[in-house]
Amino acid sequence: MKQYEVNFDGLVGPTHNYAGLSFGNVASLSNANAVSSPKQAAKQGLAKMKALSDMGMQQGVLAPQERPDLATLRRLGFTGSDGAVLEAAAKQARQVMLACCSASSMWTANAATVSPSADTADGRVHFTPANLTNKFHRSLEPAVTGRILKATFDNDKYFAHHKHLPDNEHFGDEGAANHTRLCTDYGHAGLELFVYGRHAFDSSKPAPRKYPARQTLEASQAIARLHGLSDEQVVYIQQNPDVIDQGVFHNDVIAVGNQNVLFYHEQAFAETEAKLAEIRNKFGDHPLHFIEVKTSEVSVLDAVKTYLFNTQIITLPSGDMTIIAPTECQENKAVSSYLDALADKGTPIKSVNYFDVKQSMRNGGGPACLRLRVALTEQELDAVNPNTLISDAQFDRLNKWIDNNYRDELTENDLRDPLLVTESRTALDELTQILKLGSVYPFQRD
Ligand SMILES: N=C(N)NCCC[C@H](NC(=O)CCC(=O)O)C(=O)O
Repeated sequence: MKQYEVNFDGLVGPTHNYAGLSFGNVASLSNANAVSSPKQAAKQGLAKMKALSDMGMQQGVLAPQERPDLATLRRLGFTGSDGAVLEAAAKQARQVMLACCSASSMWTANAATVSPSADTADGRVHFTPANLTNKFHRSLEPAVTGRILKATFDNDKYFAHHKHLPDNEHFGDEGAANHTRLCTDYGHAGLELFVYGRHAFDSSKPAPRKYPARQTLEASQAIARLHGLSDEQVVYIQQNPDVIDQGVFHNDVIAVGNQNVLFYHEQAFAETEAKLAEIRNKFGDHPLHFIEVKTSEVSVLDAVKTYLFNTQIITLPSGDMTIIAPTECQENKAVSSYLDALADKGTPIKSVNYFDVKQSMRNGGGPACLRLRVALTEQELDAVNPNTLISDAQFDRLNKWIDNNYRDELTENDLRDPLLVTESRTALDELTQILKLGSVYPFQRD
């Protein structure tokens, strides 16, 4: 039977903006209040989806969330018409208002953790939306994310959907950004690596001092239990607290895996040698490639600036692997020299493809942040909502939809404009029809 790893990329929403909301994420803070281009952002993301589909990959799309989040603003005590709520929030509580406007659902690596059917006790694909508790603006995402995932993977026989973990920092969960899976073939049982930043219930253990560790060990363990993973198929690895303090707010900013390749920076993990030995041991007697990048080759600072590790490593239909990298990697001397040499190092990675996703990069989201990986068998792929898969026709529809509905520019002032609310509701309502998702948004259900 055929098996695939399908990338489900987040479509950038019509109110994409830069608000400096993510303490610990250097790009987010340094671009606070820059003018954004929602249209360009959505087109950059869609172009990447189309390019992967043209490479012969199965490619999916996940709908964005509605922002401003008026339901949350009302829950926080702002009343009156939509315009009055936005006006009052902008005047009285600017930071709260900005948090309720974040378009951060575009980074679907943080949408959920996914375990393929080959790994789980009941033989279904398991999904747990991430609670994203560390950042208020992101903690607004999981309920609607859960609905979008259910509408995309809508078949109980093949797909199991869990509720997000309790909304508390003890169970802070950032989804697939802190999870990667090694395997021989996508359809064979794999080894799931959960990378956490701190122990929530044991303060004697190391933790970062400057920036927050968003993912806890206890959250990762809960996900493994929910998904029915056996201990032999799981490795828990602590992220090096020092790199979190240098701006590595998710593990996917410093490491990425695909099939039998783990590509990581020398400083990525705590107890690296012991953990690599555990991986080798649990992976079994199959070829396994650890590609370690030394600090002398690329510094942590350059890795954070260029997102060398927030690249997608994908296996092409030919069986060769290629790296999908942001153009920022090409523009940095150390990183581009490293990538130029990588294809000749005798690993499964044979080429590099660069993509311009600058609108996303300015908020600290690279190519890998923009996608949620879902390994599926052919039968499972047939059970996915077909309208969420990128075909030439669906690409054209989405491209036109962006042209018709997105603004070229957005500033902070625009976010309080009630016209923008009407515009984006019209757009999202149309999108749910294009993707046949049903009523996933609060404004469609109240
Ligand atoms: N590494 C992965 N997988 N995802 C990147 C997420 C970036 C996101 N940025 C933001 O939420 C910034 C929003 C703003 O500042 O406007 C975050 O920090 O959670």
